[in-house]
Amino acid sequence: MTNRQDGLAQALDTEQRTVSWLYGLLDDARQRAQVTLREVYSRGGGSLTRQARVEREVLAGEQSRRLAQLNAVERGLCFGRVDDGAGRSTYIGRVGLRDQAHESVLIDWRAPAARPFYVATATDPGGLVRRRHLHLKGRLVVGIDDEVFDLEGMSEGDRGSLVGEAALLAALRRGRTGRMGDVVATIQTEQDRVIRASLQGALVVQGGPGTGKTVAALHRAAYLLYTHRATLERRGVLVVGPNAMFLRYIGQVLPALGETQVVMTTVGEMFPGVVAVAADGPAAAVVKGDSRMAEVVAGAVELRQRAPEGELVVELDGLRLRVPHTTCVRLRDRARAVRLPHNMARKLYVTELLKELAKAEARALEESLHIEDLDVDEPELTEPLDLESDLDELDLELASRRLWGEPEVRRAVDDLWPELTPRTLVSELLASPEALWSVAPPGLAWKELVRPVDAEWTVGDVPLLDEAAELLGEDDSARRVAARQAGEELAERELYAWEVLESTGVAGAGIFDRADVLAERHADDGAGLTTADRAAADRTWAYGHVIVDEAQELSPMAWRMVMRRVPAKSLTVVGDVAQTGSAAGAGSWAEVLDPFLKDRWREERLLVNYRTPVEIMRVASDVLAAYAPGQEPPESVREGEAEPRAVRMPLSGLPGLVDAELAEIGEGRLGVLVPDGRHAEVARLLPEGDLDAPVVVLTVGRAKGLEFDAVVVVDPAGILGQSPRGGQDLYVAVTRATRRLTVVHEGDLPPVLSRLAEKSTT
Ligand SMILES: Nc1ncnc2c1ncn2[C@@H]1O[C@H](COP(=O)(O)OP(=O)(O)OP(=O)(O)O)[C@@H](O)[C@H]1O
Repeated sequence: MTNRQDGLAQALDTEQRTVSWLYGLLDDARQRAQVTLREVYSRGGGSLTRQARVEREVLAGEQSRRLAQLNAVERGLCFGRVDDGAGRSTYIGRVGLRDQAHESVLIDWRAPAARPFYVATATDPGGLVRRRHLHLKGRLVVGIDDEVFDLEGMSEGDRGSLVGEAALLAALRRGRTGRMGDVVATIQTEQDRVIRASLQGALVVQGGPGTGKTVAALHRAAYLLYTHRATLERRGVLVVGPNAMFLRYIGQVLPALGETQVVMTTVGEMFPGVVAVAADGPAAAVVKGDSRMAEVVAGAVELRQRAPEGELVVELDGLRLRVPHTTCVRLRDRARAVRLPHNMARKLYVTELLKELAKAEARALEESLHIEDLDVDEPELTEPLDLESDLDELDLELASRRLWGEPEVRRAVDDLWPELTPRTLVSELLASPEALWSVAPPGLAWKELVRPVDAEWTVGDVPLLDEAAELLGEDDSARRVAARQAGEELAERELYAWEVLESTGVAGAGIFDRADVLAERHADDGAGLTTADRAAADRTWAYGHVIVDEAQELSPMAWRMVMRRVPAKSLTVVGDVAQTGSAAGAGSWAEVLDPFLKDRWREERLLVNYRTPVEIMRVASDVLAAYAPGQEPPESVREGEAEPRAVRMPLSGLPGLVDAELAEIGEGRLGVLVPDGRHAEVARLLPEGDLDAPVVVLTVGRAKGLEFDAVVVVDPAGILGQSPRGGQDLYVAVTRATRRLTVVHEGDLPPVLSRLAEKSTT
């Protein structure tokens, strides 16, 4: 055996002993949590006092969370070790563990003590002499790799045990599974800066394709929940992604990090009750996403607060109730002036109008009873009647109530100031050229918006629905009364909760050290519902932090909606303005964020591409230079196994080509990326597949944020021509591959891909 092999064998042996011991501690911790949980649940149910029940719930909640977390960290429990100059070693893992003497023996990757593992560099080692990555298969240590910062600072024995190849490259070389995995073991320094940035304020993470923006943002969510548990458990964290497929692609990262309490959604699902997936054409998308649409929606609401052309006339039981035009206008203006949402202001309007109708009724009655019409001789009946001025407040109220029961009156009121839902308002607005014409500000191409009243909801409609909901409001007076009562109960529960925290000694131990958090969890109405459940169902929920991925795709109107969800403006905005595909998306971050945040946002840039090999990135850079000349492509860390190529052939040849590519990548995944208009045609030629299948056919929009071992881009000219941002779409398409890229074309290859022409096969 050579010295080097000797050193490796010894190092593996040493690390195996440590790792086995750590797994032993993990098993012990699990067992303790299980025993406690069983014990807690076996305590008598109905016979317990209220305090004992709350206490039981506290402990059960703590233990089941702990158990879920301990179960989530089985794979790759410990992945790193750092040695300092004083001979101390610290092990880093997915979770923190203590030994029997309560000494911390495994540091949670999110804890401040783990930071040196991620930030040490050769030029700035921060006191470390070595960083070691451990590769585990199950519970076995199968590999080690070392980065030495100070060879002189290491002992003779340690020097002999230096081993390994770069951990990052090993991680990157693994075949894709169709799902994103976590990267706790190999987070890079520039990503670590993003992950551990302060919770306050808005952070923009700008970076080219494959720079780890998504993965860093998800690790940031886990880090923030660990570091600010009390605030974020209570208010929740929201992740907004571009589409459902993307959410499925990233869906396993946070659970693998032990976090399950994050709400994930798309713009199309942010209005409860609507799931919009359809997209508008580019022209309609631009208009719908324009921030001036806020004025259009506001105008549409005002249009529904009418005064009649002349006087208001309601026929009731043979009487004509007349309210003068000027009175109608005055009532409408007064109701508008209170600046309440439409449906709430309606109450005021209805009250006032009913009083006017009651007076009108008195006048009509008086006219109908006019003495001249009566054939009587009684002198007191010849006195002129003045029913209207005889009405006092009580009479008016009683008369109003009676009139409100009359269908004719209700119809008249509904015509002038109807109760509206966001869906009715928006669908009727978009179906009415007259309404659009009258409320659109000059220069807005409103004609692009016109469509049938029963058209399917598009993603671009959702911010309009949200805007409408803000302006219409719900009549929530009943809910507010209930909330006031609930508030009183909550105060009572908080008192209990404090007593419980004190008596159980849990106070100060983390998540349950806030009586209000605890009390809220045990509110009778929300029992069993987590913050995430409640937040996801509530349009007006204010999140503690919001992460927006592929954020360049959001329109100004979509940003208005997102900003409403996070009043504290604690945001992570992740994206690449060079990849904007939506016609209504962002050209620059300042353009979309300044209106909400002025200059109160900061930007971190990620510059290294961990996905796309150098050879493919050269092709992508040509596309970028042509269509987004101001943008720098990121630098690739990997080399590809094959030169990217172009193949001229009819589409009927695709199945053969796909089979050949699949044979090249073995266990990996292949993505066939097509122009929007050719999806059905290509999908028919190939086996149907979802993310986990070996082959999936996707439009470029759907492939955003995803990656595959091999990518076949079909009809690049079609992709370029499909929208004003077709160039960006092609850039996205060619940067999805981790290993192999083939471009299939029937006609001429677009000049921007001329680099491939030399290798073109016909
Ligand atoms: N530190 C890392 N260690 C291991 N793998 C990494 C690391 N950083 C990124 N990767 C991998 O690189 C790939 C690209 O990452 P990610 O999808 O987060 O990039 P992105 O910047 O969001 O790309 P895009 O803009 O194309 O959506 C993923 O497979 C991710 O797991």
